[in-house]
Amino acid sequence: MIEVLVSEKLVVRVPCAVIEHNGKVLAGQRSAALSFPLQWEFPGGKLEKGETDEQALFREIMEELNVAVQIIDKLPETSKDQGWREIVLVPFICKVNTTDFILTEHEQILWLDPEDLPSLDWTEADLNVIQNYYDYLTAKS
Ligand SMILES: Nc1nc2c([nH]c(=O)n2[C@H]2C[C@H](O)[C@@H](COP(=O)(O)OP(=O)(O)OP(=O)(O)O)O2)c(=O)[nH]1
Repeated sequence: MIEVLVSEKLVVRVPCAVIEHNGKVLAGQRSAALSFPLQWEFPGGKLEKGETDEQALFREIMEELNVAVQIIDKLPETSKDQGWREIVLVPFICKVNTTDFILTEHEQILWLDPEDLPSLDWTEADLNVIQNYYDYLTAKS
């Protein structure tokens, strides 16, 4: 019998927004009804067919928060192997013109000082995003 290794994995690209406003950063709590229930994330979502990262980000934030984001910068992509699939988070530093959000998916949002981000229960993939955000802030200062 010859053993054959078949390697196939779904790669899911997820643009997300690190939204800064007045020195604070926005964290969103995932709905109890979704995967990673009640964990914290940066708003965003999976790329749809034919979209660029930026188009998907804009669409997702409009759907989830009902605001238009403006991209300021990009953080390194971060992958998380979930066994049957790999999540690739594509984080963008963003700003918004208004904070009058209409939440359509999140349980709640919080504005945090950057140093307080680790106090929340983030999805595992986001821990690298937060570290990369700190590196970004350090490089900027
Ligand atoms: N938007 C966003 N998604 C994240 C983050 N961290 C993280 O693991 N994810 C995961 C959760 C989801 O599995 C996927 C984003 O897909 P989605 O926002 O369309 O959510 P979903 O619950 O419908 O996705 P799924 O897990 O059911 O496939 O990426 C993050 O910071 N922001």
